[in-house]
Amino acid sequence: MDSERVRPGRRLGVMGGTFDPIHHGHLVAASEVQAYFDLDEVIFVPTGQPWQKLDREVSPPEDRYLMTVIATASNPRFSVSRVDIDRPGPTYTIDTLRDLARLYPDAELFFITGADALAQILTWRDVDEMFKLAQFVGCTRPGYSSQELPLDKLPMDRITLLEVPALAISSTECRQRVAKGNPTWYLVPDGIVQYIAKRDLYTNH
Ligand SMILES: Nc1ncnc2c1ncn2[C@@H]1O[C@H](COP(=O)(O)OP(=O)(O)OP(=O)(O)O)[C@@H](O)[C@H]1O
Ligand SMILES: O=C(O)c1ccc[n+]([C@@H]2O[C@H](COP(=O)([O-])O)[C@@H](O)[C@H]2O)c1
Repeated sequence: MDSERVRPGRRLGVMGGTFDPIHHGHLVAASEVQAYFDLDEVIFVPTGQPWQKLDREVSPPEDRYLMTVIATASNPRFSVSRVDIDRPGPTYTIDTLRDLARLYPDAELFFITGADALAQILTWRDVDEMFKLAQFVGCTRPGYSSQELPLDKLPMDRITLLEVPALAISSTECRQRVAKGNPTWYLVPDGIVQYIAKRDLYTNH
């Protein structure tokens, strides 16, 4: 489970996200990128404090971390890192990549995003340095056209756009469904439905 056991010199995917909750859209995107780039492992990295989501209530990091562990446990090529939740202050991908580059000095890093996140990437901290530390993969996502990407401003030699099976699922919709008493079965893994109920998450959204 612990990504810190991964040997160096490997091709590592990095799937960053708030994962509040993790859903099948995240898992399918990570699995597709793993296969396409023949990655040894995809490390899921739940955010500590997602600074661009401060306008909403975000579940405690430990809940989001545990849900990520539960959802990825059955895939031997998936693991979860605590680097972002253990770092105090707002979460910046530049810090995530620096930490992982320190932990795995010989690894080649592939940071995985959806098309919506990629469209905003120029607002992230230290983007020039970030693109030096990892290649980026922008996965297609229903509702977000790659034509909205600022292609002329992005370093496309460091970015691959990848078409993945279209799953119109968002964490927002999952939270809203729980709040309204609607099911989330099959949008999220079974263990996540159970974790949400056990911890009484999202009932007041
Ligand atoms: N259905 C999906 N298909 C492809 N990529 C996705 C999908 N859902 C999320 N992603 C990507 O996964 C990463 C983490 O997403 P995040 O945890 O913010 O989930 P979200 O569903 O976008 O959450 P929210 O609805 O709360 O904003 C982002 O790069 C996002 O673009
Ligand atoms: O580095 C930044 O400034 C930055 C700004 C917004 C999002 N990110 C990262 O993008 C990933 C997806 O974030 P989110 O908020 O869409 O769940 C996650 O790893 C975040 O840390 C990073």
